[in-house]
Amino acid sequence: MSTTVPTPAASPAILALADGTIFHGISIGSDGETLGEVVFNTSMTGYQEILTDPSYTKQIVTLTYPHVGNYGVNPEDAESRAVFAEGLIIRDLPLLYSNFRATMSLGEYLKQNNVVAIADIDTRKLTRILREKGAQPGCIMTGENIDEATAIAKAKSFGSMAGQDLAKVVSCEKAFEWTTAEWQLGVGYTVQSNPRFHVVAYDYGVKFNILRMLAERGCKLTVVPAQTSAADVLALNPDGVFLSNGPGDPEPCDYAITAIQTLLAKKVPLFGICLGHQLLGLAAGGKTSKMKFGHHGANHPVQDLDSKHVMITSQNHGFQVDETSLPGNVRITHRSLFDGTVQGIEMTDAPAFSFQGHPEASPGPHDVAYLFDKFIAQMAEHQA
Ligand SMILES: NC(=O)CC[C@H](N)C(=O)O
Repeated sequence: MSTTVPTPAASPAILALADGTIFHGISIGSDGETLGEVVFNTSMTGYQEILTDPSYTKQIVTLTYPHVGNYGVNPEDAESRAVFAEGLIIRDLPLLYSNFRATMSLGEYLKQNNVVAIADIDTRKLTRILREKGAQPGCIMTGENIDEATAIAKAKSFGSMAGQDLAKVVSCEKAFEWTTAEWQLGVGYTVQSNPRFHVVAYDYGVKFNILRMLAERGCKLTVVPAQTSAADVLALNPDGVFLSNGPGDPEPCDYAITAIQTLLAKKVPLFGICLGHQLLGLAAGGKTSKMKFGHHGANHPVQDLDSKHVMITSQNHGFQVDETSLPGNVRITHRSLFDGTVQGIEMTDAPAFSFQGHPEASPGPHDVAYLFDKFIAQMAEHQA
């Protein structure tokens, strides 16, 4: 399908950073203003998965790839129930979109989901500022009410992501079952009807593709709210527990850290991704810290320190597990080849491991999918 997108007269928009920088562009989403920490993502595709990744709560994303929207959006590629990114900043929104799965343009999707977004700005300059000074708060303002001084003042008022417990804010309200497996060309999403394992997945802001990849590998999932106690999880008699990705700072999530400590002591097989990885590190007695501008993209090289394989990975994090803080029963299994930071850990005295990047991709390469198989193997061993 190829569709010409109607082009109403572009309304002006600005992006103001807390350091006082102003960018002038056009509004491509809904009218109004938005506020958040501005981060850059280097993925060349996957804007819909990025917008719907709950880990972007309170963050405005700028994509370094210049043409965004070429293949439109579709109802199948959402990674959660809603758009969570606080705003979108791009160089160029194409006039046409073309893809056999597309049902609407990116611009229409942004408007439908009340996302304030700006295009026609120099995203390369913006990214250089974020690289040099670090991720910083920004404010997008559109339409009649644009006022540069107010936008800068609002950006400055945002504060920091450090100290913000957002996992419990975005988590589901009630537990639910999940059986949807992976997508197949010509078929769509498949269903896991013959599960071998029961996994309880903590929803700190989980991306659907994690649940789909676990279902594909023989799991029936019970997704539970972030603040569910370890006792309630154990009462469900799981073969393994999954710790999801999610927004904000891991350190204030004391409810999660306490629950994970109990699950570690009970030797329940545990697998954590991103925020889940950071929470496992904290539960083990380590520390986490905020990075300068984090890792956000689908092209980050990471090494598996056991096999020595180098994988191209999907990433989206602004905090990290501090290597020197880790106690002796935590082994480092993966490392970023961009900056040497910890990308994976494993407990030596419990069946628990975690990865900082995104083995589920969506968007990005599937080089790290073998970690889902490792979790399955751990649960099979535990069952035996
Ligand atoms: N994708 C995630 O789970 C991100 C984890 C955490 N919010 C961070 O920014 O580091």
